[in-house]
Amino acid sequence: MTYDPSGRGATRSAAENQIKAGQLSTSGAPDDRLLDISGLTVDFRTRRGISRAVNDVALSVRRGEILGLVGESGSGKSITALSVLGLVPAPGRIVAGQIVFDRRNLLQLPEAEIAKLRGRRIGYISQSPRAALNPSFRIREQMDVTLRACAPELDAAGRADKARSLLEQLGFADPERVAAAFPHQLSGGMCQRICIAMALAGSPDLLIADEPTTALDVAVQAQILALLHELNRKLGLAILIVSHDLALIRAIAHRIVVLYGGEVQETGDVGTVLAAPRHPYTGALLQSVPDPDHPSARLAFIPGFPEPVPPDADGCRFAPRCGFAFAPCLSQRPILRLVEDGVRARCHLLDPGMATP
Ligand SMILES: Nc1ncnc2c1ncn2[C@@H]1O[C@H](COP(=O)(O)OP(=O)(O)OP(=O)(O)O)[C@@H](O)[C@H]1O
Repeated sequence: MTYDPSGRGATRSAAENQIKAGQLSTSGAPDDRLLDISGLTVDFRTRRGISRAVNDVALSVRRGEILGLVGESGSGKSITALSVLGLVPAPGRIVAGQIVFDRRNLLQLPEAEIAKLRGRRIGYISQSPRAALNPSFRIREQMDVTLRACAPELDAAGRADKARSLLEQLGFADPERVAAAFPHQLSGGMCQRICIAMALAGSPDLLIADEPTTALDVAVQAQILALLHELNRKLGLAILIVSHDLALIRAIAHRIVVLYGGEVQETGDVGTVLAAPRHPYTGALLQSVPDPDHPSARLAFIPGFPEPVPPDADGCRFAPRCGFAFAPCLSQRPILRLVEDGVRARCHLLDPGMATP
């Protein structure tokens, strides 16, 4: 595919149309936003100075939708997700922005309040289910600890019932056997399903899934994705899914946010964005994954590597690696402009007032 900033040249692929079928309509009404991040900026103080991991990020997750956050390694996906959970690792620090969850700015809440929201209203699963589980305790004991925190109203018998029903909900035919097992007696996919069960223990409104299938083999990856999709459909669970894998995001998400250099480069309905990417970075990412409609087509790669970004960097973050860059790209930061119905992209090529080469 060639890059077409007009967005008119490409048609939606058959696969993307299939993906669209049966998905929720994302009306975009402002009050259906469950999570609304704006101006989020996160710095890391390192020996080589301050590096900006996340710069002025704005995104929202609507009730009942799956939002895919995609980008190469180091683009700021995990730090954005961890910011929502109040878990940015030291020496990282949120230096600006708002994270509004269900109308409350999390950045103004005391730590104890955020800890209460974590697990109860916002569930989290990571890319390493084995590391998330304690190898020394049976699943039953670990689920009990989670339920004590997330559902303090339940007594011991109630917690055991709830654990059993969560395991059944996650597709375990024999929940008693699984509950009695240690993590090492279970497969990676089973461990991830248990982590999802634990993340659902407090009946959260939002699930944050950070690379949930990276550590799993391909068949199990599909199983976990199908499970997340079903939880979204049946429970109306909103999901913020983080992945470097555009094919995965295309398969599951309703809307997409493409991050590069800690900044949102393009965002919109997943089918619209991927059918006709407006930002050269989205186009390049798309060319580096297999096209389900043309599986034998040659894959491209993006030359170079993302560089650490100082806080006062000018210009477009992607310019040093962009085949379409021209002079202003190196000196002026493009704005995230509305380019068509619900699609925004941050690129000087889309600025009608900018003299292109
Ligand atoms: N502990 C740390 N110390 C210093 N800088 C960090 C640290 N953690 C993250 N960063 C910075 O934040 C940037 C974004 O990291 P982040 O983990 O969010 O990337 P990512 O897109 O999730 O990539 P990956 O998929 O590899 O985790 C990194 O490029 C790095 O510059």
